[in-house]
Amino acid sequence: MNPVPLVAVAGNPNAGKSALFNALTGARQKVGNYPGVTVERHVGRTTLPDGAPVELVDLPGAYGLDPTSPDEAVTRDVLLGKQKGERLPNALLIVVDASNLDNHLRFALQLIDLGLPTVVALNMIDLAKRDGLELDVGRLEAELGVPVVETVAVRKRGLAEIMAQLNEMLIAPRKIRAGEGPSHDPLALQRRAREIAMAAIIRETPVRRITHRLDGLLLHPIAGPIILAAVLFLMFQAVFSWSVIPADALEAATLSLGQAIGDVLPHGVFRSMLVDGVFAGVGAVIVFLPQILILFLFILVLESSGYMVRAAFIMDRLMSHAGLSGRAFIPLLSSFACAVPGIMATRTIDDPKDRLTTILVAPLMTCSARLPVYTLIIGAFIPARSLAPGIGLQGVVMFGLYLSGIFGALLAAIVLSKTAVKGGGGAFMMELPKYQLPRVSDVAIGLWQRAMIFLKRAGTIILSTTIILWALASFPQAGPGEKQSDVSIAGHIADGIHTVVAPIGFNKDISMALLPAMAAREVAVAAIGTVYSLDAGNDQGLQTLEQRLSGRWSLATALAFLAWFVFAPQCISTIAVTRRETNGWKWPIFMVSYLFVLAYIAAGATYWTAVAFGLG
Ligand SMILES: Nc1nc2c(ncn2[C@@H]2O[C@H](COP(=O)(O)OP(=O)(O)OP(=O)(O)O)[C@@H](O)[C@H]2O)c(=O)[nH]1
Ligand SMILES: [Mg+2]
Repeated sequence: MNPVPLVAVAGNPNAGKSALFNALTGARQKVGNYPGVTVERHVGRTTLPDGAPVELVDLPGAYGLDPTSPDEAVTRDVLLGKQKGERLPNALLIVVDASNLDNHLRFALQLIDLGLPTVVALNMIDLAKRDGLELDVGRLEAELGVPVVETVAVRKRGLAEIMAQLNEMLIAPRKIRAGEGPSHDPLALQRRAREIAMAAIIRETPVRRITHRLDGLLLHPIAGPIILAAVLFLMFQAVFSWSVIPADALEAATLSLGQAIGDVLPHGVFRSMLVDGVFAGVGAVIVFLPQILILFLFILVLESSGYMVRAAFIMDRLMSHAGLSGRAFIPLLSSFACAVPGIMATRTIDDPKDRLTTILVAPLMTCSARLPVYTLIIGAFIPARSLAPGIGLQGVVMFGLYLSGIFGALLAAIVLSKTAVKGGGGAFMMELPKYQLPRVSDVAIGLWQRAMIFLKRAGTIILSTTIILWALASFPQAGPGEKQSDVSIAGHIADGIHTVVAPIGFNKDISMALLPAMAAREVAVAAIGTVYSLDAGNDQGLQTLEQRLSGRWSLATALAFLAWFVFAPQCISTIAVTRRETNGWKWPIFMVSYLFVLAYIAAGATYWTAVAFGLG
């Protein structure tokens, strides 16, 4: 006797699969208005219109045939007949959300290409109609090559027609459609899904139409990446050009406040600590608040407008070539703020190897702590020349530094996934949210939080490290004719470090800044500020750190210092969080070593290239 035919109910999360399954079989599977309600397969029985029994299996929702989580793996295994003790389904019932066609058709297209007899349930048609969306079912059938039935699972509408279609398929001799099998290219699937969705839409509301038009452009395989690059480019231009007025004002204010306090206090240790440590050191970091806020203004607006997820989509292909999972995008993106939350966000990556690779390359994304270092050096050494209307040289250099970090991370990921961390990989799919105008209050709250995080760092870790450095750099005190930075304890430590970094063009000032900058990268700026202030004594008057720097370093040294900061793992918190997330010292030690080696090579190569071009 033939076994009872099996029909698999599959589709994206939250499409209404369980609701339809319940309606068809009389079962009571849990339904809920969020993705991921069903996490196991469930089997139910019903009878076909001709009276023969049929079995339905309700599957967990998935975004594609390349599973990114265990429940999606169940779905794939059942559909490909790989599930133990389970036969290959005889037919598929694909459930799609009618008002979310272009997202849901991606997976549907993959499913149809499996070649099994298939019916598509165009579900939630009630909600689509309510929203003013009208679909051409005939056109959809023609494009997909399988029957399409409008359903409202919760009102039990369309059920009879679904059963009739299934009946016809199951009694006819099973025809396997020829095809080259399901596509695994998310961008190609997305494009095809959008084309079909657009063709099937007869009428829709303006908001839906705008979203479609925008996606057609922003996710375009060629225009999309160009637009993404342009957006990022603009972001770094803005960091420099928009910050001029507030940054200058803040700088003038800290300088004159430090000067005023220095004037009223009697000479001595306490005055030096305030003037040289707190004002020249921590003050030098705080003046970068405007730049940091401008950077986050862009990130917050891009996130809340719905563009960030699209950016993830564009980057996914690039990242999968580098052996990274698309899910790595969000952790890597958060690493632009700080690698610590970025590394914690890797918990959403299921594959342990993908996750490890992502953790190991996260410190290469340019975190906001590097911004003060970059801005200071660029401001001091790169002329504020305009390359073209609206395009400044300083912004271009900054963009280049960020790009170096990104490409460094991709390269490191390629090498790691072929050597130290073999394996991993796999495409990802996710729901594309609606475009919306960012809410001013959301952005304001986000900016306020970033400002507080930055000021808190300045008031705690940067302040304390700077004061320790100030103490080490102040004693013993220099006699007449001696330079403070030569005789102090910090000076002697710096001499030791200098022997190691002299070959890559670093001077003694940099050597002195490297060690305290392990606490937080910005401390490099604070340390240089303090050391110069101590050396200058009282005779130089009001001078910004930028002015002090540009007279003392060669351009080659400055560029080498920038290259160093692109790669160097100068951050204890990152090392600590890596230890915690990888449960041991092996990977953090590996990470620190490879990054220091990279930093050394990059700085050295930069220095010697610059010297060869006569910039020494
Ligand atoms: N208005 C309307 N709501 C529906 C329809 N079908 C399902 N729903 C609702 O949509 C939500 C999701 O339904 P589920 O059946 O849980 O979705 P699912 O596809 O099984 O989701 P996962 O198990 O997470 O993959 C529930 O709140 C349902 O009540 C429909 O045709 N019309
Ligand atoms: Mg379900």
